[in-house]
Amino acid sequence: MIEAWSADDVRAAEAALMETLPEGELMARAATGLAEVAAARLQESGGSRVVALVGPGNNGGDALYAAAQLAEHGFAVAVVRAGWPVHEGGLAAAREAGVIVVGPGQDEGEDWRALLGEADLVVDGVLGIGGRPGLPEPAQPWVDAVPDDAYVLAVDLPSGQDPAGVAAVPDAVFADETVTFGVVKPVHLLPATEPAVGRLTVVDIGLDVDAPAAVQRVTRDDVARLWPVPTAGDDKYSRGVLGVVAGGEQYTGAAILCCTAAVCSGVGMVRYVGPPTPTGLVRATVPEAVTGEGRVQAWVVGPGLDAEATGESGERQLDVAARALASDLPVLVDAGGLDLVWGRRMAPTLLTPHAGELARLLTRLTEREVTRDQVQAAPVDHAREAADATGATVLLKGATTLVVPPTSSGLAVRSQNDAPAWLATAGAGDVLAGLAGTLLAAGLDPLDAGSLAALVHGVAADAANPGGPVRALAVAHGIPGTVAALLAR
Ligand SMILES: NC(=O)C1=CN([C@@H]2O[C@H](COP(=O)(O)OP(=O)(O)OC[C@H]3O[C@@H](n4cnc5c(N)ncnc54)[C@H](O)[C@@H]3O)[C@@H](O)[C@H]2O)[C@@H](O)CC1
Ligand SMILES: [K+]
Repeated sequence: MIEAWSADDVRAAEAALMETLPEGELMARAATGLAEVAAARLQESGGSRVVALVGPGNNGGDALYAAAQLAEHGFAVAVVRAGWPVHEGGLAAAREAGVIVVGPGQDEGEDWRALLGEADLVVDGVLGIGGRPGLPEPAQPWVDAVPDDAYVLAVDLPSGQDPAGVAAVPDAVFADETVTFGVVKPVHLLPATEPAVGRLTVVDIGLDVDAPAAVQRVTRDDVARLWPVPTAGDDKYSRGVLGVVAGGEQYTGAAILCCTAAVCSGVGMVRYVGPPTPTGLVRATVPEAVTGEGRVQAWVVGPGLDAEATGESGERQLDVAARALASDLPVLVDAGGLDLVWGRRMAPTLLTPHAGELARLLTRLTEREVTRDQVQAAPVDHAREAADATGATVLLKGATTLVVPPTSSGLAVRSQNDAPAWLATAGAGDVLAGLAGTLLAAGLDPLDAGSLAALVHGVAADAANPGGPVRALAVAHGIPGTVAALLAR
């Protein structure tokens, strides 16, 4: 599991660690780690010219000390600063090492724009975890002038991005690599900001954070610990029976994809409930599935479901969906099923909307117009609002998938970015529902079920056709081999 801690918790841990260390030791460790990464990248690319953009806080201090070390190693190093005071010790060390310092009242005559235009590597030390979202005004032209072929190495986080990872800032720094210190922070993992981070390198500075993580990411190495592996004493009932209320006379494919994914994920048994056409198709294509109601351990309600279906069979299906939602069993609610969610469920519940569906759900639940764009600009906040309004865990699908439990649970947000962009294809959500539903039926809680399913779904998509297009059915068929490979790690 990769874990990230909030800026406040990191600061508290840093303060405690600093008490035990000589003055300046922690920053020296950070700067040394940063300079080592910068030197390695320059050696890899054959570059020699470095420009460090230096802000007013300790993030700028890290950049200044690293600039000094790089100059001592023989690289040509310049520092660009604005009128703000900069870290004094760092500035003195940089000057001592022969770094050119450009900015108001500094070596006049040197042109920051010309230096930056020639840079092989740019160290972004404008703002770190003390930054508010958005770049300070003098730094915006610097960032805009960074040449496309320069390697941008961000100190701790790409400056101007939200350290909490909540808000997206499109004109802040987008780095090729970010060197962070001690521990990962939410900015590095959450969807609004992760695209700006680039490659993430963590430098050990001896920091231990004794607080619950704010964000977690399940990795391939966690699968063996979390996946419900059957034992000799298990039978199909003890492994978990999943009821699937999906598909309609219109959307028949969703029923097939969801049931296929469930049987490919190792469910004990699937009981499918739907109108005659999808029922016939499920019988024909998923012979393992049983059709009709019966005892189940969890439900999937909604893939391809028409929440306004009329006619006897449609109404009967909606009646089963309503009873599933009213039951005390775990339920995964997807797509059309989201239109049936009104109040809070007390039993474990996983809602799996994409941004548009979440906007619609929030508009209905809060009687306030919420748009898809608003959800995409602040995904964690909106998923959290839906989780708090319903008591459910909300899995928000996207390039990075968020799994957000209600605030009252005290649990960390999960953020998974395991899927290739090819997975943005019709039917992929139906497969995810069958996969996550299987995990709920096996007894996993919604947070583990959602994040583990997102991971396996992404890995299966990539394995099905590495680097190329993939259809949803191929993802479902790839699940058995993917799970086996992950369990064998
Ligand atoms: N605290 C520690 O012990 C350590 C901190 N380190 C570094 O210190 C950084 C945090 O340093 P600071 O707390 O000084 O914070 P920052 O260096 O992130 O900058 C904070 C300063 O910028 C100003 N500011 C913030 N957002 C702004 C905005 N949008 N526009 C204009 N001005 C803005 C603030 O008022 C403050 O003066 C970390 O990210 C890391 O790089 C490392 O040296 C490791 C040790
Ligand atoms: K930075």
